[in-house]
Amino acid sequence: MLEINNLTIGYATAGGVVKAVNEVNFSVKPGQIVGLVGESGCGKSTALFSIMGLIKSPGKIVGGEIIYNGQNLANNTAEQWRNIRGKEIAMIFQDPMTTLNPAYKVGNQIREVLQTHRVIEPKKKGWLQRFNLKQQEKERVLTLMREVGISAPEQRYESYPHEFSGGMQQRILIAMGLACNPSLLLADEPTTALDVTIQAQILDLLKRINKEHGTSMIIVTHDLGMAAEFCHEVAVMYAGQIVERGPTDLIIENPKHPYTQGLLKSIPHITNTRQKIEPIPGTVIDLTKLGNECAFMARCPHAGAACHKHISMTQINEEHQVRCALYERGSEASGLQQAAGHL
Ligand SMILES: Nc1ncnc2c1ncn2[C@@H]1O[C@H](COP(=O)(O)OP(=O)(O)OP(=O)(O)O)[C@@H](O)[C@H]1O
Ligand code: NI
Repeated sequence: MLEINNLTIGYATAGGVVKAVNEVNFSVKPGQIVGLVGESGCGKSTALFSIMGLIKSPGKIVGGEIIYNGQNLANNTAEQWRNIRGKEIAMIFQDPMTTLNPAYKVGNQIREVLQTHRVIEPKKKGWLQRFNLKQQEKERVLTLMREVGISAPEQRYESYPHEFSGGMQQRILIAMGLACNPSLLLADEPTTALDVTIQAQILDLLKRINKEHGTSMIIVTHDLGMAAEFCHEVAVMYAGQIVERGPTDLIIENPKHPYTQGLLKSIPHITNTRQKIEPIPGTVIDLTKLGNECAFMARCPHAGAACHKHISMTQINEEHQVRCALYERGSEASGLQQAAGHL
């Protein structure tokens, strides 16, 4: 349903154009949950926002395609975006309070999404029809509120955002996201601002929506452990590039890229509780200094001569791909691979 081909997004800065997203390829099949995972500044949000047409200046799509149901969204006009955004593709943001308007009742905020996209069409234009329309919309909002687990929705309809807890506010956002029955739901760190038990409840809710409605999802997170539990497929991003992607169980059980291996070692609870937590040394490379070579080199325990050139994606098997010199065939890296032994 969604295919991202060679997508490149640049930000014009004083130091030149920064490629926040650099020749990214991935796809989402109907009903699939895909995770975009990586440390802060890797370009996850930029990649996600482009699928909603929300890249703002100084950012710009400089290459590639976003194919949604056969149509390239990268060339969309503002009007074409308005028809898709919220209706076909919806998004849940990290911090509910930046999305919700504190001055409006939450019921009306959800109803507004229905009105924007005329989900319920008025048949004739009289006061009675308008009254009926309002009633129908309210019914739909109450159904949505029930669906996302808000009890006593008739009363909560009249409440203001600050009267809700963080977890409940996130549920309201999910209800707004679902209002038009989108086929693709995007979520940027949807649980980062919540405490652990609430996090699990929100993820359960999203999982249930995925199962019951077949809604495809892309979830952005820095937490590989969360992605492992939640996503069917994972794409690991580093410095604007996807460095590894594949079905979640393959990525978790047999990670190939030293960066993915590093991320896994920093979350021992999903593999082995007795293992020591080892954070990846160093920080993400300054994107203005990014050259042609492997961006992870400076932090990589296996870095060698073969890493000083452009590295392309290597197919480990049909579903599993990695961008690392250790696995490139026909290069001097095969010696490196032997040296790395255990990989
Ligand atoms: N408005 C901007 N102007 C210039 N550069 C930007 C801007 N927004 C993002 N960038 C650049 O794009 C890079 C990727 O940013 P992005 O927000 O997509 O990363 P992220 O992986 O979502 O990180 P985080 O986990 O912190 O949200 C940043 O490191 C920064 O260099
Ligand atoms: Ni982000």
